[in-house]
Amino acid sequence: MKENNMYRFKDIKPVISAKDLVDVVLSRTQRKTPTEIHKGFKITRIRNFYMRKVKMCQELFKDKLQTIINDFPKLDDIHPFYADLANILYDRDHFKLALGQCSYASKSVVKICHDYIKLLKFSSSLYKCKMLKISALGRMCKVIKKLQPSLLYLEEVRQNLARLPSINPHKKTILLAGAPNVGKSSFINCVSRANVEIQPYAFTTKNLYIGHFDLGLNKYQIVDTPGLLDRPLDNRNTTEMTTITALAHINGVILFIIDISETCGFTIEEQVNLFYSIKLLFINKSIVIGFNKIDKCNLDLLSPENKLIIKDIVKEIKTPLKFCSFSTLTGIGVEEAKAEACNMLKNENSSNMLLLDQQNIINSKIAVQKINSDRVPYIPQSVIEDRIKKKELQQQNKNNNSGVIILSSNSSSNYSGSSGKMGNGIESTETGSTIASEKYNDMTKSELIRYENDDDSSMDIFAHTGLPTIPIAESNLMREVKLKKKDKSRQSYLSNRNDNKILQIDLQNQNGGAGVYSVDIRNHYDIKEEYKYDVIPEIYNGKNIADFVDPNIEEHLLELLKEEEEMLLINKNVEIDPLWFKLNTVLNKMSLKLKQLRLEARMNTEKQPLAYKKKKTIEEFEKKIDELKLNKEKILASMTEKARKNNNNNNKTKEHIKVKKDISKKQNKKQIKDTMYNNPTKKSRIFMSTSTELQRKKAYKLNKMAYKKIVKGTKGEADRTIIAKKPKHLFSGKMSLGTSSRR
Ligand SMILES: Nc1nc2c(ncn2[C@@H]2O[C@H](COP(=O)(O)OP(=O)(O)OP(=O)(O)O)[C@@H](O)[C@H]2O)c(=O)[nH]1
Ligand SMILES: [Mg+2]
Repeated sequence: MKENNMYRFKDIKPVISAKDLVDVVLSRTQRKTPTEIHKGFKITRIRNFYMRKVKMCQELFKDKLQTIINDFPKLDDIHPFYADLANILYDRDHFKLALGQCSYASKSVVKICHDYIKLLKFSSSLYKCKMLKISALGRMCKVIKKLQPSLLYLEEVRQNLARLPSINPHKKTILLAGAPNVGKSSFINCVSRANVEIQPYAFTTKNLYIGHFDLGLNKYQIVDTPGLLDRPLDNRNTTEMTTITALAHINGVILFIIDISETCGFTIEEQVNLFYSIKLLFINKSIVIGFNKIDKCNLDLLSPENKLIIKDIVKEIKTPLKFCSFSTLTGIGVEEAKAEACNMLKNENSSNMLLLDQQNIINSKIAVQKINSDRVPYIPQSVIEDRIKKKELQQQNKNNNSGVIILSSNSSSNYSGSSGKMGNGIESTETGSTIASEKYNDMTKSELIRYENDDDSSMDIFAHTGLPTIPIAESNLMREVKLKKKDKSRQSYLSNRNDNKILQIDLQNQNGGAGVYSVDIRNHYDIKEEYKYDVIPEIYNGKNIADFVDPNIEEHLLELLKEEEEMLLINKNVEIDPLWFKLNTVLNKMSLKLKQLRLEARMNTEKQPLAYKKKKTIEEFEKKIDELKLNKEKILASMTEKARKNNNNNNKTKEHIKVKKDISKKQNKKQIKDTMYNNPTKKSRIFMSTSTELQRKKAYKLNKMAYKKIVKGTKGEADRTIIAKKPKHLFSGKMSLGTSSRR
């Protein structure tokens, strides 16, 4: 049976922690994908190698999460008894959230894989592929690690579900109920092979327990429940709620046990009251009331009050009811009670029970919607009163208008009757329009709204043409038609009005037209006149900004400055450090200069083209001097002086030139081809820092190594390399016998 499969809570696979899940998946991807790759391989091969790894990891994660989601029961699909029980024990929302997070994680893992495979397709080197793979797996693992709390919770739920009794709600069932310590567990132990704990104190049983027995050819199940106290539903604890769910959802006979000896700690009256308080759960169910512990107290020995209370039960309860008495300690009457309960069960049609079950499932699903449909919108009293007032106003206006319309109808009848009286047709249309405009003018604001609503009602005709719902395109069309109608009526009103009413459109035309004039909305605020133009407070971080604004701050500042000046005048002897004044002036100058420079820089945004000096020949130079009629000798003398000065400045370069000459002399035979070696500055530096030829060569080599260009994507220092896998003794070299204790 399909339903039976659903209740195999014991078959749910254990949920491992996030860390274990990551370890399992990563090691499996390592095992299931190839491990050898070299940078010499084709790039497509390298890409496929890493893409396969990412995909494998994603599939494994997805599989693992999917099994978790599939294993756990869906609370909406299982029997309402289990759904409610799960809600009470593990909180329905929490459970759903945890499963939802699992499914979200699996989706995000898929997305990550998708993204990284896209990137891997375009990566250009082994190194890049490798890094992408690492980051993809890392991100997936991070998503899974975030799931840790949900996975822990689900594991707890799984363990709890596995411990639940496998009650078949469709089987013939006897449900034991009653106050704590009355002997429910003793009864189940007597009639079945169940081994439920029995103790002389209340609330020994904290879970549902199930027992099975055969009677005749039929098989029955009997359910032991935790004891109930007579208190409202809201105050009941989880153990009590498990009993309530069992009584509410499992169909069968209810065996309500009453301890007539009252040794359980509850009087007969209290126990009967408890029975009445939960009688709603017994609708459509047969009830057997069993009086236990008759070995301690006989039924005949009960006080008349208690007898009366027991008799009243028959009057109160209208469902099939039977009484029996027994003692689970001595075993007297237990078999009879069992047989009685089974008989009651037999009478009930089993197919009916199944139907009831299905009905239960359907009802539980419909119930949510029922609540929604019955919900009435909350309208405040003041609004209702306002509406009534408006309606009355509308009624009054209607009455007034109806008088006008009657008149107009008369006039139109006159017109139709005798054309000579009314003159031409144009006049008649004018009268009609004026009446219409009057009607429009008389309308108050509320009426205008109604007018618009009337349009709606006219459109409702479309809505009730037999179609239950209007498609979106159709509704849009209707909206357009509605707007056009509104616009037409507005324009006709504006063109035909004769009154002196000043409308917003008039004000707009007077004050600059649309876009310039803005409507005074505040005038229409539904508050007292005095408050309408108040400043609306600006709130920032929960505080009114106005509280922190001082409107007279400038005045206060001026006052402070005045005070300072006065103080200075009074205390003339106050000595101010003269250095302070000096510093102040310098700083001011600096800031001004900086500002000026910045401005200039801003002005010269375009770079000026570089002008190079042209080399002139001596003849040209002399020509120029002649043209300008300058003293030739003087100029030449100054030039020589300048040259001398330049020579003095370039003393250092002279040394360099000397060294260059030396190098060229010594290395005439061996020309170095490298461009870098031909660099004279580097050469000279190396030459000066070294003394021998050997040192020089080494220095050149090191220099070359240091300036070597690094090609991206190739093997670098960061790459892990295992150069040679050799055991330690192979590296150790030869050794004589007995010299080492290593082995
Ligand atoms: N004298 C007498 N004692 C009984 C009888 N049946 C049960 N008891 C005693 O009543 C006590 C409670 O019995 P349980 O079977 O644990 O009662 P319970 O209704 O399961 O109690 P909870 O699980 O706490 O709700 C035990 O000490 C039993 O020995 C009976 O017929 N006669
Ligand atoms: Mg018990």
